Amino acid sequence: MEGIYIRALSNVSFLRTSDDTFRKYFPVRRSTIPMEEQRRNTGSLSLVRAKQSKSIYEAALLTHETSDPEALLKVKQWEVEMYQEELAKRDGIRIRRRPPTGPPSNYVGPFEMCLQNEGDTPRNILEEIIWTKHTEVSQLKERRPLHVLKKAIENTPVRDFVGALKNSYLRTGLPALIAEVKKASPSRGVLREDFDPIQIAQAYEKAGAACLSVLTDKKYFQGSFENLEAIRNAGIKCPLLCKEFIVDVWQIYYARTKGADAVLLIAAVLPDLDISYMIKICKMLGLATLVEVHDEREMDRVLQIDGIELIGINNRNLETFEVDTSNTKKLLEGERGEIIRQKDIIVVGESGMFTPDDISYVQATGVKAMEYCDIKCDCKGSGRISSKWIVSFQHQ
Ligand SMILES: O=C(O)c1ccccc1NCC(=O)[C@H](O)[C@H](O)COP(=O)(O)O
Repeated sequence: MEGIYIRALSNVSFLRTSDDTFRKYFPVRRSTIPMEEQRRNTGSLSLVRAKQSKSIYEAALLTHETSDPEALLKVKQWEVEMYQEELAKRDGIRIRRRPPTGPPSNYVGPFEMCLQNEGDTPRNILEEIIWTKHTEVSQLKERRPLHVLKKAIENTPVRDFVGALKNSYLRTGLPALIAEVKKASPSRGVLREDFDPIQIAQAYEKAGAACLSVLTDKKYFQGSFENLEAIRNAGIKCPLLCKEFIVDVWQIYYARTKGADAVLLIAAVLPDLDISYMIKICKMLGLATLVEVHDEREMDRVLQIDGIELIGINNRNLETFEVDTSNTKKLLEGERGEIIRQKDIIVVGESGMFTPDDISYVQATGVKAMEYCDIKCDCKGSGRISSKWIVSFQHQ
């Protein structure tokens, strides 16, 4: 057999099936070390796995017979992904970036019996979305490399997302509205069949929205980057948040090429190191970041990261889809609220705010902006949004 081989090292014998890239460049020969011996050396299967992560790459570099820079870059990427998993564990992140998989199907090795299919079902909807996103992004990246995106955004302007929220809050004394352009969601199904993103965006702007949030995920929210781009090119003045599930810096550049002024970073998905790094990239590109948290643990992690300007508190439990606005209150009480005030961070309320009472409730907890999607957004006639409280919001 031709190609590059990973030789049988004591702790190298298995590759994740999902990692097609790695296998493409490094076809694997089976380990000659019996399973029992590996168990004895390492003490447990998870340890076996952890040790393998690093050493497969090291072995690859030690034993490869190529000078192909592309192959080496792919190995490097693979290594970064493995470290991401370790970092995520350290930060207490339960969402896995991709399914844990067993050995390749054509590989007859000692590991297949015990590691294959271990936990290959997503634990919740967010994990499922992230797994899908991981595959989508790997394919998109191949078609539009980063250097092409960088070229496309040279000298293109961005709008001040944070400034727009602050101004609106100061002007109205009410939480600034980030109005969602969203056709569907896993929790609410299809919100509007005759969905016209530009008309909806215009209606929101007329009704007094400070910023817009445009869903770009296709599979779960029926959104698209085309919608984002179309809204940007339709003369809308409100700054735009690209509402996407970001797992890779490439997506940030892509969002910027499509007209985003801000992006969402989800703490339940991204380790602290990724969040810090992505915030820096965003600053460099002129983009704002909305960092979303669900619970105290995520809030505490995010509060020790430098450069955070906006924190979104999501009141939706992604396991049950239930919303509970008291989550916002809980996360803003005591010392956490104090740190947020000291750092002048704007808190954005997300999910579960449907009535004026909901707004008053979250505002009293310290929220200065909120995300809202009006399912009955009536933009055919008056260009006003049907929910009475939003219309009254416009006239405050
Ligand atoms: O809303 C969902 O069903 C959902 C499921 C999985 C991941 C994220 C999800 N929502 C993303 C959002 O941020 C919501 O669009 C946003 O919180 C507004 O929610 P709502 O006003 O309750 O529609």
